Amino acid sequence: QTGSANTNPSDSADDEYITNVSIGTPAQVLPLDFDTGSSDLWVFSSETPKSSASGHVTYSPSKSSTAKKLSGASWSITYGDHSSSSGDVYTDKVTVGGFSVSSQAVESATKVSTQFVQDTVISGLLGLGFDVGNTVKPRAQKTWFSNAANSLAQPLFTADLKHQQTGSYNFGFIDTTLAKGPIGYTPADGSEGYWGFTATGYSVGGAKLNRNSITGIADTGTTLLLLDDDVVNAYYNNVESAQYDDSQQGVVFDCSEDLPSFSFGVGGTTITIPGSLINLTPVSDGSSTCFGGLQSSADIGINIFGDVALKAALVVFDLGNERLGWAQK
Ligand SMILES: O=C([C@@H]1CCCNC1)N1CCCCC1
Repeated sequence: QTGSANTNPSDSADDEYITNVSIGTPAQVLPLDFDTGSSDLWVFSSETPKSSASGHVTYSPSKSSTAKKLSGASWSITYGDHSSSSGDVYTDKVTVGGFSVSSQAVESATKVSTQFVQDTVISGLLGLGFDVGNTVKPRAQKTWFSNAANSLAQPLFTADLKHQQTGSYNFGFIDTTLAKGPIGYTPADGSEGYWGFTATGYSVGGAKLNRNSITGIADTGTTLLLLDDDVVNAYYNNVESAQYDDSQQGVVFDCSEDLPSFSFGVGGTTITIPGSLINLTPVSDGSSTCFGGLQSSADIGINIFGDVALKAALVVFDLGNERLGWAQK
């Protein structure tokens, strides 16, 4: 068995990617942010304060004949960007891309932080990280993919995120036609709940890869490519107008600049992010100053290969072999 779901950028900056998920009986369709950097499936619901839920599609367990309250269970999560949410837990049927898990923990939000209140294009997150990262207490719950894995043709999924176009999350199979190059595999470290891996080196503008390894995570829920300052500086030293903008909390440059590419080695292959993907968006509508898709990870303490990097590749999240595959596209 397999599943295949389309995913779409939420806005002109590809800030996040929206994937529709069916929950309950009859189906309640919610737009969720699939997040390989976390392990909770949580939703805006009939239990979310009305003032917070305004503008969001919500899940009503009372309207689902297959919903069951998970007695005594609660959850609470705080993300790296200091956004947060918490609540109680139901189990219900959850279908993604035509594949159904009959009894999935659906975490209902009774509290959401302002970042989520304001982000009305999504109704929650679907975590695709490792189960160890799930926040439900007293007993951690499995992710949708973990519940699905044993029934899928192969215990893996792929992410094919695109700039301003429809992409896909495929479950149980690899559509190699989505890639231009071979898939390079490297071990994945799931001990922290994320998909951790090590790139063997990097280069700017098509130069030869150096041998400075970069350890980080593959995170579909993070917009940017966040790396160490020495890498960020090595890149922007090639961008004449680049400067750190305190108000923007990042490196900005003239939108007219022809940005160099950024490449990294992984699993014996090389992934090259075209400069065009690193020119993310004007800092404000109509501005000629643009915000960089590559920024510093110094404040976070972990390197994150977010959507800016993922858009350059077909990425295989292979749970069965505890490995990550990367192919140029
Ligand atoms: O909270 C996050 C991210 C936030 C954006 C969405 N993905 C999960 N973490 C990943 C990096 C280390 C800290 C935890």
